[in-house]
Amino acid sequence: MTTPSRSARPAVLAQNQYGKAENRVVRITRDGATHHIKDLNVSVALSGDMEEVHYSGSNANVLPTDTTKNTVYAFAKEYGIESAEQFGIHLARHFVTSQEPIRTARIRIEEYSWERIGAPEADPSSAGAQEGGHSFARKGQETRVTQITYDGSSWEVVSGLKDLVVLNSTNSEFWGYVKDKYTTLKEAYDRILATEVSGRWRFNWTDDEQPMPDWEESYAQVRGHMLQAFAQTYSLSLQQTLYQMGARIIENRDEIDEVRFSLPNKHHFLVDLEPFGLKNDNEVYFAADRPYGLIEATILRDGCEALIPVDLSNL
Ligand SMILES: O=c1[nH]c(=O)c2[nH]c(=O)[nH]c2[nH]1
Repeated sequence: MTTPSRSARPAVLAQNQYGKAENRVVRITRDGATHHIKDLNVSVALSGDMEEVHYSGSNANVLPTDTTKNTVYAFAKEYGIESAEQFGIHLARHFVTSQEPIRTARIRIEEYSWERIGAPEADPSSAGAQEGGHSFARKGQETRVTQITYDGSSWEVVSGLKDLVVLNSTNSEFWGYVKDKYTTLKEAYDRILATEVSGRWRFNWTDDEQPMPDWEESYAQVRGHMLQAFAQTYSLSLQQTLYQMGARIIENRDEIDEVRFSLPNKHHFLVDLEPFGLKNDNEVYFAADRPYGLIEATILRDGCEALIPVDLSNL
């Protein structure tokens, strides 16, 4: 069977592009104990002489989308990420100048901003103000929540937050766990620990006779203690970090008797750059969105009753 000439086609190929979308790359740059983070979502779209792959299936002009993904990670290591613009320009120029059939490269980048969680200070509510270290909170994400229940005589106030993403770029290990015939996870002695905090805390203010807490001050303080516990805990598991975050609140805030956390373990996998002759010295990570570990627990003031629902989405 002969391929029909182009003019004989009743259906002709119009605009087309291809590439790998949403490459989640996290680049850590270590300046002694002070780490810097760049967190991007990079989408590559290439176009050019791509008629044949569509008409006949010949891949002769096709740089695999998998290669475009690898290029994103390799460039993150080799050239670093100074800015999203600089990184995108570098990638686009590379694809167009190194591959004859590729005429246009469109690189779209979303950048997620992070701010530092401060070192220990007298006032934990100002966590974030102080520079330094390896602990970060993602900007502009958090939602504050509260639930008030009143039956005419007693009050229950449960407050909290959700969507607060935090990350430690060191001081996290995970090893010594159970291994069965399905276990493939490698023990980690220096990993990224990241989670999106969903937390609720229950106040022991229950009747109008008691002095009412200062809700604004309480929120700021609880948030500060929680973030500082996250930043300061040398973590052997997310479970241990969770307990520390809850315990710090119970120990420091007399108005709170119960804290519950739901913490997804937002996995960051080191990218294997060996095939490109590059050493990945804990610098370039693939930020996976699913599946994720989900670590949940309640921390109670000793002797108190657990009243916050197990499933925080019901609150
Ligand atoms: O902090 C962790 N806790 C786990 O229970 C767990 N399980 C796993 O695969 N990775 C991790 N990390």
